Amino acid sequence: MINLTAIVLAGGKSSRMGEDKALIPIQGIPLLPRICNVAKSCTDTIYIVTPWPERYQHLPLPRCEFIQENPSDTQGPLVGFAQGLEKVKTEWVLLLACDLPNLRVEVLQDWVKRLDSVEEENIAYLVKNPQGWEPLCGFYRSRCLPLLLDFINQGGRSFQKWLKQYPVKVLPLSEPDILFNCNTPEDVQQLLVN
Ligand SMILES: Nc1nc2c(ncn2[C@@H]2O[C@H](COP(=O)(O)OP(=O)(O)OP(=O)(O)O)[C@@H](O)[C@H]2O)c(=O)[nH]1
Ligand SMILES: [Mg+2]
Repeated sequence: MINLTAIVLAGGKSSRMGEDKALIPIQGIPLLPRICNVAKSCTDTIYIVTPWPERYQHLPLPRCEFIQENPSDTQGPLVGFAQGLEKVKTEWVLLLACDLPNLRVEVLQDWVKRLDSVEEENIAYLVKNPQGWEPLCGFYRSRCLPLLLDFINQGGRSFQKWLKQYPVKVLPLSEPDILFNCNTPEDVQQLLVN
């Protein structure tokens, strides 16, 4: 296996969903174990960053280790990522949101094969869309941690603003559907219909 660790973020407020997204079943499997199962195909080490690990204790999450954030002081995905990154010992990190029901093993494995071609100067390898980078389904070099901590310590909380400062390589995406983001009850409904 390539030198890669996965970090899965499961600490959002799910305010649009109205209930914890990580626990919503899609075809019988809740979103959190679904995404961890896909990540498992390319790494032996998966960190789940969350303020409430007890909520997920009953789920089948092999090879996953919880990293607990302070429940009374969550500060969004960028800070959650930094907390996970502090534990990482591999050269590359795959960062994943928990709400990506369409990400497939074959796609992920194809991306991982391409990591060797990412020039050294790039701190990340991410899909780009017209609005900016897709920060929560892509790869980062673990050496970006000090850059990330500097940005956070200066009050930064935006992935887009942080990434603007550094070279990032574009990860090609053949089917945009892969990154479908399940944020609302309507999104869940749409998955059931299709
Ligand atoms: N660990 C951690 N994960 C977070 C935090 N904020 C968001 N996330 C995760 O980041 C991913 C993308 O977040 P969103 O889709 O915006 O989810 P959300 O914030 O739960 O949802 P809304 O409240 O509806 O915006 C999801 O996997 C969230 O669980 C945080 O403070 N800590
Ligand atoms: Mg989302």
